[in-house]
Amino acid sequence: MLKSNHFKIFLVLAGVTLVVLLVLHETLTFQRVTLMLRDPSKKPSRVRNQMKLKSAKEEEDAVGGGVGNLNSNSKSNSISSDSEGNLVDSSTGKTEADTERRPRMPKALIIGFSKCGTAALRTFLTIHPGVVSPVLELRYFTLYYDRGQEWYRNQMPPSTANQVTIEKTPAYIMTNESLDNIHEFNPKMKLIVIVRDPIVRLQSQFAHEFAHSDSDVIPPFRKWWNTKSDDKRIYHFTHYARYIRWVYIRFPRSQVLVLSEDDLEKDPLPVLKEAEKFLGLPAAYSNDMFRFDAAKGFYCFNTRSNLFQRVRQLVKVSSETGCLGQDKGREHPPIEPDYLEHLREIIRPLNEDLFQLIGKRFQWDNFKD
Ligand SMILES: Nc1ncnc2c1ncn2[C@@H]1O[C@H](COP(=O)(O)OS(=O)(=O)O)[C@@H](OP(=O)(O)O)[C@H]1O
Repeated sequence: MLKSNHFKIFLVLAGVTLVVLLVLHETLTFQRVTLMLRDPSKKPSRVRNQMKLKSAKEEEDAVGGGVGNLNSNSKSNSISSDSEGNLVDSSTGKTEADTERRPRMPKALIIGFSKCGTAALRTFLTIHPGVVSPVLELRYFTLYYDRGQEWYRNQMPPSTANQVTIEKTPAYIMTNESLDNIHEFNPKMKLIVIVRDPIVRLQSQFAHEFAHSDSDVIPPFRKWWNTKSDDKRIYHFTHYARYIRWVYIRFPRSQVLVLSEDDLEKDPLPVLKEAEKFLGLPAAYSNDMFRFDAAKGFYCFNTRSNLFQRVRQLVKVSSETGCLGQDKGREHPPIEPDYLEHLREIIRPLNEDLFQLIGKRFQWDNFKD
């Protein structure tokens, strides 16, 4: 009798506890939902991630997105994930990774040569909507390789997967070590090399070295090369083939484009079109992007071109004239005729070596046949 009373009391207590627990659970759930509605940051992570993706997309739409934007009209239910977890818009087939604007590794490098128009080439290339490029020479493969790939990536301007990031550091071509580093980093890297009439390069180098010197301490051009150096230094600046050979040892020729500054200077468009094709970009360069500036003596951006507005922040040019700065296009020193002839004689075979190696000839003013 006593035992059955205890059992009844136990059953009643168990029932009451169950009811209390059920009521508590419902109340807590209701409070959480109310909180969520008031403060989105309290949402469970899955919901929060979807919101983050939405705001990233809104941000991309706001900045114009560039090539490969997710269709802004796409319904949320047309978005699913691919095998790597990237969002895929099934109506366009584009992934979140395609459209996300973030720093990406370069697919192409301008590796040389210094004083051969590398800045003009990089700058003009950047007006293509499919190209982004850091303003600074990063010297990653020569000086900062030990900083690691994440450091390098973080120096790049944001881009979508369809855009090509191009970095230029003219010193890359000058050492075997940096070419090895590039190859280790990406054996498929596209490499652009720009050369120049070698005698004009010597003049440009001279103007560069004395750019900030008082005129009374600047030596005559001929004396400078003869006293400061022997012919070895002249070879260093004029024997392009020696360095390009090192590139060909490591990379297939299809990945290497050799251009001439003299062509770029006379008319940038054909040179840019050649680079555009080499980089696998859709055709976008056109004559109306550039204009010859008589005061500067060089081609500059046409600041009225719509695409110039996009690159204003990505290039070092005057926003009024669209021209490169004063450190580009310096006055060159005169060369005495007999010294010019001496230089021609020692450099001509070096040019032949270059033309044989690359399989094309450039027409240079100092070496007209
Ligand atoms: N459009 C345009 N505007 C200005 N400058 C132009 C242009 N096209 C080619 N160049 C020539 O580029 C030469 C500088 O070459 P780099 O940019 O390779 O020099 S550097 O190595 O980065 O210092 C620079 O050499 P200097 O004339 O000796 O200054 C220019 O002659």
